[in-house]
Amino acid sequence: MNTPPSSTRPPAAVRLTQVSHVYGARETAVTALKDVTWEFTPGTFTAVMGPSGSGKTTFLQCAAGLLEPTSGSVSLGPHQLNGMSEKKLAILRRELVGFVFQSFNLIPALTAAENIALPLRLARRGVDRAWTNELAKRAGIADRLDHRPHELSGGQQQRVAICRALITRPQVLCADEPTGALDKAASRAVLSVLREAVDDLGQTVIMVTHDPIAAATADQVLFLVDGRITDVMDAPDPERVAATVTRLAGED
Ligand SMILES: Nc1ncnc2c1ncn2[C@@H]1O[C@H](COP(=O)(O)OP(=O)(O)OP(=O)(O)O)[C@@H](O)[C@H]1O
Repeated sequence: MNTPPSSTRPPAAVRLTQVSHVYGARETAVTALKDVTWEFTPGTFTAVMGPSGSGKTTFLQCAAGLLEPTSGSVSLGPHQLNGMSEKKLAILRRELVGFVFQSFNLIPALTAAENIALPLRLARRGVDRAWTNELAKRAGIADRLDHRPHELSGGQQQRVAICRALITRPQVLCADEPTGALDKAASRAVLSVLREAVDDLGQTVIMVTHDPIAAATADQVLFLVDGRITDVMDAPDPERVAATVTRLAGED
């Protein structure tokens, strides 16, 4: 198959070009990302792995427009983020990016349905009950919509958080260790919701994880070491991922 010229190809869901990020200055400066270039194809699931401190969260936050790189550029779909005002960036993020964190970050006083609808309310958009129900059904929490977070298991709370992240139909869903606080069975359920978001809804997912089994749910795994992408694995399986993690930890 011929690759169409770049001008006619659909834009990447997210593109990072020669992105570097330095925290602090002078003697306390830490270079967390070093000249990273990567393109996330729409409708794909990418896992990001690497030793502790290798820059995974920094990479994810730059890709999500949460953190402005020290140098290089980031675009979300056709939107170039460099030089954008904080106000415009906040609106763009709200519309184009969904977030899921290790700690579920649900509002305790709101029901699951109200938590899921929150991004629409914040954007002053109407609550889309049909889409809420559809997402909840897919996530296996349709019968929990009237429950508050403390009445739900950790895995159910994370699935509510994923529905909340998807409610605005974002360009990209960024997940930072979404299964980090969950046991095996709950992790599996959360990962299958993310997988189906890609396969059935065409969602683009970027997920930071330490877990080779979680990473193997993705289409592709990026390995970061010391702020650089050193390895890329397509069609990952847990054994190969674990072997690469072990090798990179030895080299680090
Ligand atoms: N706000 C900050 N200020 C200063 N240094 C930071 C800050 N955030 C991260 N760093 C440093 O940047 C480097 C990359 O951090 P980052 O959190 O991106 O790594 P990570 O691979 O996600 O780590 P982990 O797996 O431990 O969560 C580390 O050396 C870290 O100490």
